[in-house]
Amino acid sequence: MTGASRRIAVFGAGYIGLVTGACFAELGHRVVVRDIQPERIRLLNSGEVPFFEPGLGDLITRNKERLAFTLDVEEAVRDAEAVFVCVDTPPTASGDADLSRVWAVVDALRGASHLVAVVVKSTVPVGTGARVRAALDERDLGHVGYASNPEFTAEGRAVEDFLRPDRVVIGASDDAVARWVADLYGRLDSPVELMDVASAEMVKLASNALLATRITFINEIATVCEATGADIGHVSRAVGLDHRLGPHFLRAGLGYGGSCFPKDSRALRAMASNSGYPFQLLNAVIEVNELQPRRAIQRLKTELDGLKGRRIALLGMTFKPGTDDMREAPSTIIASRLLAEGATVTCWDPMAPHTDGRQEPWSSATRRPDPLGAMTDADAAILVTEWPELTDVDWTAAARLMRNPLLLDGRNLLDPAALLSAGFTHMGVGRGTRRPR
Ligand SMILES: NC(=O)c1ccc[n+]([C@@H]2O[C@H](COP(=O)([O-])OP(=O)(O)OC[C@H]3O[C@@H](n4cnc5c(N)ncnc54)[C@H](O)[C@@H]3O)[C@@H](O)[C@H]2O)c1
Ligand SMILES: O=c1ccn([C@@H]2O[C@H](COP(=O)(O)OP(=O)(O)O[C@H]3O[C@H](CO)[C@@H](O)[C@H](O)[C@H]3O)[C@@H](O)[C@H]2O)c(=O)[nH]1
Repeated sequence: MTGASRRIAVFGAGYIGLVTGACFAELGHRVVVRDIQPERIRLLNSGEVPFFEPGLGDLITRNKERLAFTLDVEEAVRDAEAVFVCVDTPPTASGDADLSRVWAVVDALRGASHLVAVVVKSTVPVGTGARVRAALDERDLGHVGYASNPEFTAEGRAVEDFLRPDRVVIGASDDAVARWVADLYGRLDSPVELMDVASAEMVKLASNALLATRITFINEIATVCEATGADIGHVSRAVGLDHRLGPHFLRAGLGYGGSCFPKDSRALRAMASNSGYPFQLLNAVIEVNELQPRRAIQRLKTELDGLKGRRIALLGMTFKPGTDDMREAPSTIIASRLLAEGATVTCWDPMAPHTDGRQEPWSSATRRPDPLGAMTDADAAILVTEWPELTDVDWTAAARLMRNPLLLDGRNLLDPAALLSAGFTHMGVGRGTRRPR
């Protein structure tokens, strides 16, 4: 591979589009990123990143000579050799992926006959590439290549994941197009898997579904641990030491959230159902995950003998640490359920965006600037997101500030023995309830 410098247009300046644009610029390509949100492009042109992603701001600044941002399709595509489609593909009411934004990009490419390739990075159902290919042909872009190049980066470590991927997956029916796209990554020392378009689309959905299944499996084991007296900490660590299983994605918790696992597992289930196949295992994964935060609330309800009138502190709101992303965060289900039970909710998070009062359920919760503030006068605290800041909390002081020092550690972040000696009753996921002497 030559790793030659190319000219690329990226459609979508969200988590994936911006990381893709900035990382391609870092690899020596010239990139124009186009979005439809004027405020987003204004921020980027004034040197600001519209969301938090570690290292992304520095990368954009370092590569500003090779990186431009625009609202204008013509400006983005004029000199480009390839268009990368990185727009959002949210779920519809039926759970299928909404591809309207992908189609909007395809429509915008009318007349762009100079392109070498249109490359879809957005997560899409299997068969989308074939439909886009047909649409390009209908628009007299039959000679423009098509490739699927799914993205596997995780939020909070997306830049690192992009520049050091486990693998780059490229699906194309034309070998020359596949090699051309692979060459964009030529400066990376990573395996490149070339395949047909449908298989590349499936790799993405299968990877996320398998990761979600592992999390759900360990959450189910955690529930059995709670019922039988085993400790999930010992169990998942020792299970993960089996080299055939490995240690990753075996952390029991309050269920998986985020912009991908919930959406993509439902999209894969819908895709299977649409073809007449009920994907029963995935169905169970989705159901168990939806129950997981509700189970935690039920445990708390039993422990407190009801939640009505109780004050509950939520520690962490984002779907995981290291991001400001609230999409499908388990905290939103937990807060809604607590409010529905008649509890008062206080919360803390170092990074979750401040809402304008319209966004349920946080509009009814009181946000505090630090964990101790959120726990003051609370009847219980739930550790929802494993922010490292929570390991530095003075838990003895927290126990004194709370009306009832009870912690449900929903991510098994803290040492139960330390909590007990601070005066807390401790509940963990996959661990029984332990009370101070
Ligand atoms: N977020 C992740 O970690 C991640 C990881 C892998 C794959 N993906 C997939 O990548 C895709 C994008 O996800 P995201 O999290 O970046 O979404 P996002 O919502 O953060 O960003 C999407 C961006 O596309 C823009 N957009 C919509 N229509 C457009 C158009 N016609 N032209 C230009 N821009 C347009 C939106 O304004 C928005 O800024 C999705 O399919 C997602 O499933 C996401
Ligand atoms: O052992 C674990 C690991 C993760 N989670 C939860 O799973 C969710 C997703 O976490 P993570 O995978 O770290 O974050 P994402 O940024 O959503 O990344 C996933 O989704 C992306 C979008 O498709 C993929 O590209 C990534 O490969 C895939 O890891 C979060 O709620 C985590 O708390 C657990 O409960 N236990």
